Amino acid sequence: MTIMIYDPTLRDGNHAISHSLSLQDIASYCRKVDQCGISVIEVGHGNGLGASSLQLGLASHSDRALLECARDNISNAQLGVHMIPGFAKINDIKVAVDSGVDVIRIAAHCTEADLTKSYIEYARKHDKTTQGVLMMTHMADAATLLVEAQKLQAYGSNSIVLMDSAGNYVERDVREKVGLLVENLDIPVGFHAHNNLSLAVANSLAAVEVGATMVDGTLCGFGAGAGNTQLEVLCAVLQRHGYDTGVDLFRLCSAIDELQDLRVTNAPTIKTSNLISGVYGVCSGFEKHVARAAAEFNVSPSSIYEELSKQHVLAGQEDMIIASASRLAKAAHGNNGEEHA
Ligand SMILES: C[C@H](O)CC(=O)C(=O)O
Repeated sequence: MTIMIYDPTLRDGNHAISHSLSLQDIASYCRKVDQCGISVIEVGHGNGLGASSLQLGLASHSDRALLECARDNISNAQLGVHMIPGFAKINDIKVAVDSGVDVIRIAAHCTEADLTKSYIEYARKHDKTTQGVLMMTHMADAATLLVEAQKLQAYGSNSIVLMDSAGNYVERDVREKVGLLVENLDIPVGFHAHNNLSLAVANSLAAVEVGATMVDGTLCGFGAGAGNTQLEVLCAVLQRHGYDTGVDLFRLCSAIDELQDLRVTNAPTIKTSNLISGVYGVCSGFEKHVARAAAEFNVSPSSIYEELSKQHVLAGQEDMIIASASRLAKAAHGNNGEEHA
């Protein structure tokens, strides 16, 4: 069975370096990794199209510049892009279409698939492979995810991706949730993991074992928070289990060796703050924002994660981080932390 490998290193990894990927990084990465049999290389701001902002972090380059640079340096893999309605508008998808993307991921919080309809329809109308994505899927049970995924299917998605955005899943979650979707949808199902509990590769394998035919992996695991499923390890493990990924593992390893000067080969470690964030189920993309707020308000990152978890904060609600840190500082120090910062 062939498993499609989707590589969001140049998008999810952008979270890890505050969206500072340079055009040179993108060109070097694409030229090398394009030779290795990866199906899709995804590029952009960590939060996708239209997300570069003071609140989420300014990207070093516009969406158009990032995508055109990748397009010029990819000839085998498809070029992918992530978008979240609200951050991105139809006009942002138009930029992606004009820049020559092949695959458009339209992502919503796991109970808000309704928001994606017009965007999925637009992407399909422009003949783009369109993947409906549910984020933060640890926050909904399997039956709810199926209902939301059925909406994405009805709107015209070519496939569905479940994201474990917080790195909160253990294997039984994957088997239950991915398995239910595979059994009940008519389109392929994919899985995107984060490594907070050191389970990203195991969870991705579990997804494939229950029928997922697309898995995400990032080079050296480079991605938000504790990072993602480590691409090269994933390919090796799938190969050992007899799955065909189309990836030339040895070529991919040589590419990594040759890309040592790029920040994307700095494999993330699981810091205690990542572990706590995973256990609390907070979005991985929040890591840098939480670390900054903790320092500014003189409170611990774990207390912020606890607070965000209590408030069921969703991906994209980065504004809640400062508010939570300020509230905690007030409770702990009797002020908003300013005198202690
Ligand atoms: C916006 C998030 O970074 C998307 C993602 O990769 C995830 O939810 O995980």
